[in-house]
Amino acid sequence: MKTKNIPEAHQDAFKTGFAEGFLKAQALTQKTNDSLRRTRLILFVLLLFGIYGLLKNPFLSVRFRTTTGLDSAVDPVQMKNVTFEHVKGVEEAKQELQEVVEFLKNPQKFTVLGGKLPKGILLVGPPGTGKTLLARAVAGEADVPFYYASGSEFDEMFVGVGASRIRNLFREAKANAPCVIFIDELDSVGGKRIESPMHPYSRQTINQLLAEMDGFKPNEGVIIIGATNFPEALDNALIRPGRFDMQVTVPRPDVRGRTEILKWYLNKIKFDQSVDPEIIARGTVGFSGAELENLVNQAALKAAVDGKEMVTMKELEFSKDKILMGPERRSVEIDNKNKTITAYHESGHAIIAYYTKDAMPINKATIMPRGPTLGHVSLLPENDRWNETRSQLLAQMDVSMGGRVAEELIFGTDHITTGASSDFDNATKIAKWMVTKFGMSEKLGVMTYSDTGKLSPETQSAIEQEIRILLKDSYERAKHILKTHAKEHKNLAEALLTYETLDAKEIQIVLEGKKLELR
Ligand SMILES: Nc1ncnc2c1ncn2[C@@H]1O[C@H](COP(=O)(O)OP(=O)(O)OP(=O)(O)O)[C@@H](O)[C@H]1O
Repeated sequence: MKTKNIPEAHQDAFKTGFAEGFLKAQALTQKTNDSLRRTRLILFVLLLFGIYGLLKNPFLSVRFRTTTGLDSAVDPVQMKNVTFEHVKGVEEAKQELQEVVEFLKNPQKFTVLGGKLPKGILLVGPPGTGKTLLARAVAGEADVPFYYASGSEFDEMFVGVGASRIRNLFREAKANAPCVIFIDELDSVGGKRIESPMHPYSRQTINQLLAEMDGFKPNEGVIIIGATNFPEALDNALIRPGRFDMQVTVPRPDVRGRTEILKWYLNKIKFDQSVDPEIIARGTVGFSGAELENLVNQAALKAAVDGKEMVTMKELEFSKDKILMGPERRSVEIDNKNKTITAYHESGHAIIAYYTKDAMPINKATIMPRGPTLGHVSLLPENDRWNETRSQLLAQMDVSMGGRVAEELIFGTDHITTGASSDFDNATKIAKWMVTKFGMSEKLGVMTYSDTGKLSPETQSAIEQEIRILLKDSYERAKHILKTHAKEHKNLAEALLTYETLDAKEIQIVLEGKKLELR
């Protein structure tokens, strides 16, 4: 190093100073690099901990799972606490499933004798009739694990995800056999639908399900129970022998079943001894088990809101009407004139029902607005009617006519209202069926006429004429009864105006000319 402006004598001191300065600077850079490296290492370790934490966190891990779909969780539920005792009113279905329970209890013993059980059982029935409950009861009775999956879980936009979920489910189940796999809404995974942009991989999922079902032996002890409301929508391959080849129907309960279900759920709440579940059962034709459970629950809520200690028939009737017709519209102010018309209209229906031999017995009449109606009369069949006679059908038509006839007789033709339109719908529907479906018209004979639009103009006009005659005769019969019982009609309408709602006994008291006790 040669520095021009520095005297010769100072050259050495300058060199030494420069070298020392250089070495110090080197040491400083080294320190900075070391600390940078340390920081990087700490950050890296923190990152590793972070990723581990994310995977451990259940919420995030579920999210991770659903996005990849390759690791869906399949946790069995032990169902010992649900047994056939908990499922009411579906005796045939329970009997059919009994042998499946025996099989699950001891699969080997069953197959040693050469017995062959179906791998798949299809429970078919309307919503809320207890299909899921039955499947749980099968697992509970046999005390084996229960794997629940809903068909819609397998419906995936991404390739292979639905199929891989099915694979996981079966792998888990096979490892824990004997067990029950339950697939609810089977039609949403195994439906006949054509592949659409919304379900591009549906075929793949069905194929995986079929492969899994074919892939285990009958004595492995895995029973697959599928449930559907639409069996006709299922892919044919699914219902072939060796797959879902046993069908068990789970229908809506009949009157006995409904009584049993109501008793079962009533026993879980406090109810008055005067409650008669059979009366409620008779008035709830078509209700499913789930709807009956809801009815009892709503009655219990109503009793609590009203500050009662027990549920009585009043709350049960109230919740039945609420489910059937919508909530009461107490806030609606109906003027006196309309209230009077409604009272005479509803009493008209009730009088015809009371004095017509083949009409259903009356359960209740009310002028309390509910849903879209201003009042109604409810009738109770003694039993579920599987078949109806000609005179029962005519009686139903006559009861429907009673409302309009009452308006006409009391207020005059100029003051009839629009309130009878659904009554006429009902009467016309019955008359039409009598002529075109039930072979109950002499003129048109014992023949059915399904597509009336395609018939000759003469036949169409003959059908129309017959329907008109049936309706006219019905109107006249109703008129005759209301004229004959004008006094009872008036008494009943006045009682309704005073009390708003009358039950069967109270209606009878009024019609027998006795005085109602003040409530
Ligand atoms: N037959 C029955 N006996 C007792 N309770 C019933 C019955 N049917 C339904 N329930 C009640 O209704 C609830 C719902 O029924 P469940 O889920 O089993 O019906 P589902 O037929 O599987 O309906 P979905 O087709 O809508 O899946 C049950 O958990 C049970 O509380």
